[in-house]
Amino acid sequence: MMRSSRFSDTVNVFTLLMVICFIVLFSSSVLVEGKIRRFKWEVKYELKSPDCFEKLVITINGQFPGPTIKAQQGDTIIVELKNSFMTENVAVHWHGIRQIGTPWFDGVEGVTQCPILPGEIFTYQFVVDRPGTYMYHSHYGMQRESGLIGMIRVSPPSTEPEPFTYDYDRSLLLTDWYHKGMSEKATGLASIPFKWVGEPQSLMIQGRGRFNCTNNLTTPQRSEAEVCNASNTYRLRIGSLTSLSALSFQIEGHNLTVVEADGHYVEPFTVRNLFIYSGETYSVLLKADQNPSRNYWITTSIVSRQEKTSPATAVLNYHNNHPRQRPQTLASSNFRPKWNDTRHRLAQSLAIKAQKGYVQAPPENFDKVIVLLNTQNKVNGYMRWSVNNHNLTDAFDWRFTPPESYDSRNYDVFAVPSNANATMSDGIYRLKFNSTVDVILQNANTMSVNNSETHPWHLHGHDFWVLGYGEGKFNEWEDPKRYNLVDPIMKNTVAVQPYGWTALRFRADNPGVWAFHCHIESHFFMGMRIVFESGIDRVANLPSSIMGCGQTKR
Ligand SMILES: O=C1O[C@H]([C@@H](O)CO)C(O)=C1O
Repeated sequence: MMRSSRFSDTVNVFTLLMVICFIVLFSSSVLVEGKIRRFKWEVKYELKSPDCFEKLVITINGQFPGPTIKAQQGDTIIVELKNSFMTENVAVHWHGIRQIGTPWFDGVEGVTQCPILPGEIFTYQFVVDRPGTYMYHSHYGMQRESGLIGMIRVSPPSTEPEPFTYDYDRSLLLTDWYHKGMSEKATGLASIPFKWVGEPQSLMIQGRGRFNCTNNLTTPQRSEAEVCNASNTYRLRIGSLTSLSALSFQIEGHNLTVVEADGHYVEPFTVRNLFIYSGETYSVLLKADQNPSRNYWITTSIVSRQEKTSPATAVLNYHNNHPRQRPQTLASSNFRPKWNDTRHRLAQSLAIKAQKGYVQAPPENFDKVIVLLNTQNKVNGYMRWSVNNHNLTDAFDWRFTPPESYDSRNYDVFAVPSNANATMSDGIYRLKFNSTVDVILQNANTMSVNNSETHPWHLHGHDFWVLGYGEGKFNEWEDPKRYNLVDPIMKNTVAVQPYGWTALRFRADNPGVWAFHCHIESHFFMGMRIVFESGIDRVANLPSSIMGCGQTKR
C-alpha cells in the first residue's frame, strides 16, 4: 500500500508538474503571439558631414539615420542599447507605440525611466500591437536633433490585407539640421539674455542635405535618389522628426494619395503636396505615371515659419535613367506652397477622414474637458513656454498641481501676455482610469507683437480622435457643436495652428504616466509639456532597470 501510494504520489506530482509546464508554455505562447525580434544597438557620436558641414552626429551601429525596424503586428521588439557616448546620457522613445503593459519602456527620461548612463546597457522590450508607420528617437534633453532617429514599419498579419495595394514599400525620414551642437543651443535657450536657436541650416531627406559649404573642405553630399519603375505604385512612408520646422513634401509632376496617418488608415485623398509636422507619419501612394525618360525633383520646404532655409532635394529616378541625371528643371521651381498659407494647411487637416470599417468612432460622451492654453512666458526672467501658465521643469521638488483650464474670459489670445510670469510645476494631470477626456489646445500670441506659432502636440501611450480645429478663442458652448464625431481620424500628433485651437478626445485606458508635449525640441526643452497619469495602481512589478541611475541602481 505504502509503496503504491508513494508511487501514485510521484505520478501525481509528475502529472502536476507537466500540467504546470503546459500552462506556462501555453500562457507564454499566448503572451508572445508574434516573433521576437532582437536588436543590439551601439549608440555613439561620430564626426560626419550629412549636409557637407562636419559635426558630431549620433549613429546607431554606425548608421545615421538609424536602422528601420521592420516587424509584424504582435511581434515583440527587444533592443539592447549600449550607450557609448563619452559623456552624455541617453533614453529612446518608440514614437506611436502605445507600450500596452510596458509603460516603463516608453523611453522618456525623467518621466518613465532614469537615463542610460555612458557605458551602460539598457534593454527595451515591447510589443508592436498595430500595423502602421512609427518612429523612434532620443528623448533626452534636446538630443534628438543630433541624429538619434529612425523609423518603425509594422505590417499587418497576412490574413488582414491593407485597404490599398502597392508594388513597393519605401521609408523617407524628414528632418531639419543645425550645425551647432545641442549643448550650445540648449545653453542659449536657458540663458539670460535668451538666445534663440534660429532657423536650421539645412533640411534633410533620409539624413542627406545640402548646404553651401564652399569654404569647407569636406565633400558635398549628394541627395539620395529614389529609384522607381514606370507605371508601378510606391508606398512612401513619410515621417518627420524635425527639431523645429513644419514641412511641405512634394514630388515634381506627381500627385500623392494619402492612405495612412500615424498608424491609422484614412479615406484615400489626393494632394499635390503633403504638409507634415514634427512627430507625424503618413503613407502616401505614388504612381510612377509620368514621362519615364527623365528624373523628377523630390523636395521638402519650410511652412509656418518664414522660409530662411533652402529646400531639401532628392531625385525620383525612373529606372534606366542614370540616378545622377538631374532633372532639367530647377529644384527651386518645384511647386511649394507659401510658407504663411495657414488656410491651405488647415484644409489638408480637415480633409483627412478615417477609413470606413478600420478606425473606431469616438465615444459620444466625455467625462472631462481640459483646456490647455499654450503661451510663451518668463519664469524668473528666463524665457519659457507654458501650459495654463505652468511650466514643467526637471526640478522634481516642485509639486504644484497645474490648473485644468485657464481663465478664458480674462485672457486675450491675440495680445502679448499682460503678465508674462509663469509658475513652475510638475505638470501632472491625474485622469480617472478609463475616463474619456477632451483636450482643447488653445494657441495664443507669443512674447512678440502679432506673432503666434504652430505647435505639433504629441501624446504618449494613446491615440486620440481629432474632433475639430478652429480660429481664435475656443467657445465651450458653440464650438463642440461642430465636432466631427462621425469619422475623425485617430492620431498621436496633431498641430495647433497660430491663434487657433485644436480639440481632441482620448480614453485614459492605458495605465501609466504619459508625456504630452510640443514636438518642437526647443519648446519641449523650454517647458511646453505636461504629464497625464492614470491607473498607476494597476502598474505592477516595475523592472529594476528603470529605477535609479548608475550607483543608485545598486
Ligand atoms: O521659442 C521661441 O523663441 C523665438 C522667438 O519667439 C523669440 O526669439 C521663437 O521663434 C520661438 O519659437
